[in-house]
Amino acid sequence: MVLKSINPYTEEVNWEYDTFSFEECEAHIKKSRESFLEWSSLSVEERTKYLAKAAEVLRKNFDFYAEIITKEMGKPIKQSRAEVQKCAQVCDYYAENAVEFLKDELVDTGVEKSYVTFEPLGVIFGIMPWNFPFWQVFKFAISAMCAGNVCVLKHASNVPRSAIEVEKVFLKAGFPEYVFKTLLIDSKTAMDIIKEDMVDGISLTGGINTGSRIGELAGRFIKPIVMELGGSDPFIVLEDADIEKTAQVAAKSRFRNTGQGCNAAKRFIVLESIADDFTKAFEQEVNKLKVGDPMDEETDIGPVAKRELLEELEAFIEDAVKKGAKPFICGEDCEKGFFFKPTIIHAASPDMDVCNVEVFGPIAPIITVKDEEEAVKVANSTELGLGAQVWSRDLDRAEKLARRIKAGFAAVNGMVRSDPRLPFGGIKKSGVGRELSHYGLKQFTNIKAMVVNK
Ligand SMILES: NC(=O)c1ccc[n+]([C@@H]2O[C@H](COP(=O)([O-])OP(=O)(O)OC[C@H]3O[C@@H](n4cnc5c(N)ncnc54)[C@H](O)[C@@H]3O)[C@@H](O)[C@H]2O)c1
Repeated sequence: MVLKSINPYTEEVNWEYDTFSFEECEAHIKKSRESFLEWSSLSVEERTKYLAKAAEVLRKNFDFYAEIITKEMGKPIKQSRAEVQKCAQVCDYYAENAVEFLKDELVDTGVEKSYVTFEPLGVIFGIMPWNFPFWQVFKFAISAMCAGNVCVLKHASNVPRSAIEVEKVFLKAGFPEYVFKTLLIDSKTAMDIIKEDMVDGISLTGGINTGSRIGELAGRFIKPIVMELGGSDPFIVLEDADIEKTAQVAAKSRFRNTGQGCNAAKRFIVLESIADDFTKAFEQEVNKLKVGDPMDEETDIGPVAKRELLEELEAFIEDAVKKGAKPFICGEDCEKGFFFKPTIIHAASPDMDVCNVEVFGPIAPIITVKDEEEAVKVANSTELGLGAQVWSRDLDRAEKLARRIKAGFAAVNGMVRSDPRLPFGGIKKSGVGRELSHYGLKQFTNIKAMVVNK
C-alpha cells in the first residue's frame, strides 16, 4: 500500500511512501525493545539533555518543519510555525522539570523506609491524528520518553512526511536509534501490532469510534492506554461579558486550524438578552478572517485537510437547515483547494447534529438560552467533555459556573489551550487519562510502592 501526502490547497501529491509490512514492523519493534534496555538505564537527568537538544533542532529548522505541516494538511503557515514552537516548549518544560517530577516520593508508613518510585513500562505505541501533525506526537512522546520508555508511531495516513521528519528531529538531537521510531503503516497493521501483544502501552489521539475500537483491543490485552478523543466544547457567553473581546476570541477559538481542533469552541451558548449583540460582533470578527492560500502570511483560514471532510461538513449544514437553522456564510470563493467557507449557524438547537457530535471544520452554531441554568444544562448535554469556556465580567460567577461544566479543562475569559504545565484530557467520551504536566509524565510509568523493613 502507498501513503499519499496530498496538498489540500493545490490538490497535488506532495510525496508518496510505501507502507511497512507486518514483518518489517516486527523487526523494528524488536530493535525498539533492545534500545529500551539502554535508554531506561539512563538517569532522568541524562535523558532530559536529549530533550533540550530536540528543542534546539526544532528551533533551528523552524520554517522547514512549518512548511511541511502546511503542505500536508493545509494549516496557515503562521499557525504551523506556532505549532513547531510549542513542540520546542514541551521539550524545554520537561528538560527543566522532569527530574523533580520523577523523583521517588517518600511516604511515612511507620516502617524503616517506604516510598513510591516511577519506572518506565517499555515500548509505547502512539496512534496519532493529522490535525497538529507535530504537536500531537510531541505531546505524547516527550513525556513517555522522558520517563524512560521508547516510542513507536503510527501517524495518520495523510501526514507521512511529518511522521518521518519527527523521527529525524530525534535522530538529529542525538537520541539513540529506535528510542523513537516511525512505522509507516495502515490501521489494520496497527491493530495487528496490538493483537500480537508487541507493545507495552498505547497512546491514542483520534475520534471516538477509533477510541472505542482500540480501547476494546487494549482491554483484551490488558494494556495501559491514554485516549485523547473528540470534543464539542461549549463557549458560554453571559449577559455581562465584554462583547467585543468575547467575539474576537470566539472567532479565533472556533476557526483556528480551520476549525479542526479537538479543543476548539464548537457550540456558542449565549444568553438571550445579549444574543443579537454577540452574534453581530461575532459575524464581524469572522468576516475579518482571511481565507486563502495557507502559505500566505496573511491567511487565517486555509482549506480543510482532506477532500472527504467537505462532504461531512455539508451534511451538518443540511441537517441544521432541515431542523430550522439559518446558515450565515462568510468569506470569498477560492478557485482551488478543499475549501469550506466559515459558516455561522443562527438559531441552532441542541437536537441538531452540529450541536451533538463533534464538528471538525469551520462551522459555528449559536444556541440561545434564557438563563445560566439552561446554559449549564445545554453545555453538559453532549456525550463529550474535553474543554469549556465561560465569558463574563463577574469572575466569581463565571468561575462557579465553569466548575459545573463536565470537562477536563475549563477557562474563564480565555481560550482552552494545551499548556505543558497543565494536565490535558477529557472526561465522558472525550477520553481517558491525561497528557502534559507531571500527571502526563507518569501515565506510562509503573507507579511502584517500595517498602524496606529492617
Ligand atoms: N483530545 C485530543 O487531544 C485530540 C487532539 C487532536 C485530535 N483529536 C481528535 O482526532 C480526530 C481527528 O483526527 P483523525 O481524523 O485523524 O482521527 P481518526 O480517529 O480517524 O484517526 C486517528 C488515528 O487513528 C488511526 N486509526 C483510525 N482507525 C483505526 C483503527 N481501526 N485501528 C488502528 N488505527 C486506527 C488513524 O489512522 C490515525 O492515525 C477528532 O475526533 C479530534 O477531536 C483529539
